[in-house]
Parts: sequence; C-alpha cells; structure tokens
Amino acid sequence: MLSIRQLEAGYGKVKVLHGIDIDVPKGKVVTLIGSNGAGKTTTMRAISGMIQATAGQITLGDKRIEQLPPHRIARLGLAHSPEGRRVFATLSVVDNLRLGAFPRYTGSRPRGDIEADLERAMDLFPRLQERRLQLAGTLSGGEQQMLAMARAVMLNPELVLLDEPSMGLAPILVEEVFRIIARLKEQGVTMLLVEQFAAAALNVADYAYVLENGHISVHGPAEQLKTDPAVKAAYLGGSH
Ligand SMILES: Nc1ncnc2c1ncn2[C@@H]1O[C@H](COP(=O)(O)OP(=O)(O)OP(=O)(O)O)[C@@H](O)[C@H]1O
Repeated sequence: MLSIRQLEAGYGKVKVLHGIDIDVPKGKVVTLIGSNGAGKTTTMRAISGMIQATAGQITLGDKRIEQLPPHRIARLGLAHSPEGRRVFATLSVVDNLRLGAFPRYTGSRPRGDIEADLERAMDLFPRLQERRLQLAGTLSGGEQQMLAMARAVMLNPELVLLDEPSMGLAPILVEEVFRIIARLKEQGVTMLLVEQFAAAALNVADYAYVLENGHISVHGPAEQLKTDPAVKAAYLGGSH
C-alpha cells in the first residue's frame, strides 16, 4: 500500500530524515515510535506532501507521490490527521465532516456515498453525533481531536496517517481514541500511527518502526518490539 525508500527530508538546510525505509501493507496498522524530535511528524508531513522529500521514493499503491502536492495525494486516498487540533472553528461538526470528503469530488460528483460515510463516522464517534450542529470552535479540545480524526475517515481513505491522536487528552479520552483506532482496524482501514503512548500503540499495531535521530534503528512485528529490551528501556518504561 505505502512504501518508503531512502527518504530524506527536512527544513531548509536542516536535514531531519536521513534515508528511511517504511512499509505499510494494506489493512495493517503500522506505528512509528521515537523520542521527541526524532522526526516522526516530519515523516508524516513528507508522506502527505506538506514538505517535499529531498531524496528517496514514496509509493502509494502503484503511484509515486514524493513530487506531488498535498491535494493530489489526498485525491489518491491518503488522509492526514495532523498533530494538534486542526478543525474549522466557525463551521459545525457536520460541515467539518463534509469538508473532509471534499477531495472525493471530481466536478460535482463524489466518489462513493458521502451521507452513508457521514453516518458511519457519527457511529464511530458518538460524542460527535451528540454535537452534530455545534460549532467546532466551541468543542472541547478532546472533541476537536476526535473531529480531526473523523474528518480524515470521511475521505474514505486508502491510508490514514494519525499523528499523535491522543495528544493532550484526558486518560479516559485516550482510551477512547485507541478503541476507535482498533475499530477502524477491524473495518480494514490501513493506518500509520505516531503516538507518545508507545505501549498502547504497540498493542494496536501489527508492525512497528523505531525512529532515532532521523534513522530507523529497529523494526519488527509489534509483538516482538514489545519485548525487545532496548525498546522497553527507551520507550516502554515507567509512566508509559
Ligand atoms: N517547521 C519546522 N522548521 C524547522 N525545523 C523543524 C520544523 N518542524 C520540526 N522541525 C525540527 O525537526 C526535527 C524533527 O521534528 P519532528 O516534529 O519531526 O519530531 P517528532 O519526532 O515528531 O517529535 P515530537 O514527538 O516532539 O513531536 C526537530 O529537531 C524539530 O525541531
């Protein structure tokens, strides 16, 4: 589904990713773990075209995407739910969700059934269902985070990039976010997940990569990484 080879990217003269390889097979959940500043968000941005790769290849399905602008990549079925709460504050919940489906339109005709997917998103996120007509800017932080995730789902995507969906959430909402990720997985949605809660991410994921200073240091089945002594010591200790 997604295949990344020798990807390099950064900001101006500063190189952050030094040639990384990642594979996300169809229907699988892959997690990228690493400490602050390792380059996880930069990887997500390079995949979705928000920043340009300076070297390497990114293939989505059978298409090379590393030179494409973000809207073209979205049309190919890649949804990016970025770090932080990026919702349209002055629009209602339901209108935010409809906007998420915008890349599915060519001319006035959408691909698939938008209204059915809207109901599916509401079913997945009951908190949003209760607040359908509320302006997104008046939702709590956690609810906005869920709206950002639900909006990504509205693209009816081939692949979802989830960047720290639990960021800043109260523990009970963190649990809910992971339950939703597990349900999306059951529905066959392919995901690349970046999470500060490495243990929870490894529980839901099939496969994992550890990113250290812009290099992949370890990768393997999530089950295996959970018991890897170095991974345990660095990412699964104490409060995680
Ligand atoms: N817009 C930017 N301009 C310049 N440097 C940036 C920018 N965004 C990130 N960086 C730098 O790139 C490096 C990698 O950042 P990135 O956000 O990818 O890390 P991360 O692994 O997602 O970390 P975190 O867990 O803290 O979010 C950091 O050194 C960061 O300071």
